[in-house]
Amino acid sequence: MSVFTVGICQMGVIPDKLANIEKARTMIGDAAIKGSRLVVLPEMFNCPYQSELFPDYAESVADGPTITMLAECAAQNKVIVVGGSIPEKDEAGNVFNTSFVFNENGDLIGRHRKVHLFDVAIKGGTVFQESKTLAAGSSMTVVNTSLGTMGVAICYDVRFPELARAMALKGAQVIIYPAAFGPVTGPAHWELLMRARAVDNQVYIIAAAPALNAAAEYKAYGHSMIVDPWARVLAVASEEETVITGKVDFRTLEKVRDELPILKHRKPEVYED
Ligand SMILES: O=C(O)CCC(=O)C(=O)O
Repeated sequence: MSVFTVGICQMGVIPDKLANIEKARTMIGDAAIKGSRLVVLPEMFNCPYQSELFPDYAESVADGPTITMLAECAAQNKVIVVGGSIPEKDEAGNVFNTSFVFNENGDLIGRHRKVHLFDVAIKGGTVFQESKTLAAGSSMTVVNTSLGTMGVAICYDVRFPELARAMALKGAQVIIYPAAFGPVTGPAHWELLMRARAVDNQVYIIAAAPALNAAAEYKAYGHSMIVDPWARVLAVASEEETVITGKVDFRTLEKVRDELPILKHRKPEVYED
């Protein structure tokens, strides 16, 4: 499909997993009513963004209420759902920051486990250590869907242009980043990074953030954003809870790639060892 609407659910996350699941269900429905064929949720949408909480909120693919809700919503609304991310537990007890992707029939068609864990200590700013409780994923995620080819990566993964480039070279036309930037790096880098990944790779970027919850320990920056392959911001939220939508049009992608053929002009033999 060359033209379709994408919806981002910029939802507020609270310390109540079942309430977060129900909020996501409602907002996916709202996005569908607005005409979205692809609906994206934020990073850790069922759990406050706090390392020590991830294991408690984690669930497994086999019997998770969040995963069940995502599959049901996709099928009921006939939309593709990129389920932001949630803490996912594997059989060995490892917990990952994982995004699950469902097609319009409610079938699981993709899964991305965050590759680059957010372990940073910014003086006077954000200190976070995901690796205290999370294990890292070890593969790239590019999913073929009825709407096109989509790359999925999570938040801090956006800071690694190699990953986005690799997804684009694998055919991604849209790169989806469920994310949760904070009050320090959000204003400094959020828009810059999203537009940079779009212009580097001539893809659509869908960046889905949680709404700001003033009571939360980690203050989300919000500003969910849809960017086109020319790096134009097609839609952007502020900090509040909202559903934003925008149009993905692959004719724009083809035009940009034809007129400015950077992907064809690459010289990998110069950059690779
Ligand atoms: O890269 C950043 O500045 C924010 C990253 C982040 O919050 C995350 O990976 O969850």
